[in-house]
Amino acid sequence: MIPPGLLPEGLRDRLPPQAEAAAALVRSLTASFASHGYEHVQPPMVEYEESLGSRLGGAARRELLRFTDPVSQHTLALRSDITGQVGRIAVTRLAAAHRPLRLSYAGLVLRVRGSQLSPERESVQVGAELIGSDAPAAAREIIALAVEALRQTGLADLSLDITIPTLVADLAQSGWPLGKASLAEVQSLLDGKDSGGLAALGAGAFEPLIAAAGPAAAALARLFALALPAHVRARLESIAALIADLQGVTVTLDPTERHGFEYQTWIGFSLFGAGILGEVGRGGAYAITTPDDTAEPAIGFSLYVDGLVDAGLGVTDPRRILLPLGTPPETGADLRAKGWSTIAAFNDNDKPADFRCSHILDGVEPRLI
Ligand SMILES: N[C@@H](Cc1c[nH]c[nH+]1)C(=O)O
Repeated sequence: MIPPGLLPEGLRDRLPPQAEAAAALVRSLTASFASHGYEHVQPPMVEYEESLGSRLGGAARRELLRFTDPVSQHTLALRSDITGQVGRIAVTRLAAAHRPLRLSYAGLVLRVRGSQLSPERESVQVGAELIGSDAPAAAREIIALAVEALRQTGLADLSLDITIPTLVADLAQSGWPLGKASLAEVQSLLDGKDSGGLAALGAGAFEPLIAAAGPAAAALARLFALALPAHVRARLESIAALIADLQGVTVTLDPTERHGFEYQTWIGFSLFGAGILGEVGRGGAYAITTPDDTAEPAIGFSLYVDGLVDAGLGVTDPRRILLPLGTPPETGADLRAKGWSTIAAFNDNDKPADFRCSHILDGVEPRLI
């Protein structure tokens, strides 16, 4: 017998005040997005596995919880990420909408396994996607929006880690010698920062990329010193310009980091902040496959609300007031209009503390307890 309060591993109930903080954070973040013209969409929790899976990168796809729909007998999956769903909406129902299209979303996602850093399997994602362009101006808008929205929640010490997921492939394509190694081998040697391994296989040309990681200005300077094809140089220049715009954010660059950026293209980024162990958000440029098999460029990000809640953000100080038995309804309405949360007593001996009230209505005036 499963004890009544027990939940499966990695799942939890949020209670007050954390559940309220989570709701307040979702409101604050979506309001920031709306103020920049991002309109809300609400995809369903569950979709056909085939269609959902095809729009997700490696890790998110492996993390899908799949099951057979007893009604249609189709394999369905619970979403592990919302970005792919927004992409699907953009190229189907909103295919005719003017570009760039600015969409936002908020909702629960579920993955089969938690990670070491965060054992939770269910989490709340809130995000914004700019569809129809992944040009430097789009990247600038999206990153500035993520930073502004996070700042509005009160998150301090923001830092941004930028990566260029397609860099190694682009360089190989432009003629940087892979030696005896395959592209995948070079990428995994770079993941392991294995200079010796690269040299041994004749792919030493890629070795300077290992040292070009760290604080962004120095890392970019190292990259600019290399023989880069013009389009890669242009991207690096747009990253440099974008960083120059960001005030008060610590920016680092790891040009070859790909882990977790399986579907992002020329730029990917993670966001971090004070008091949060893992990343607080992640985003980047990507391509959405359209029904006629062409690709539409997009760029966006998702923020992970649970980390913000765990860092103590979003907690408002609700002014809770106990209304003694017999308080006229208009008095309650008046107080609520002034921002109070009113709690109606059901008994004469109800005490403010029993309901976490800081005040009690004394005649017509709130009285501090
Ligand atoms: N949804 C992605 C991040 C992303 C949003 N848009 C583009 N990339 C994630 O959580 O990893």
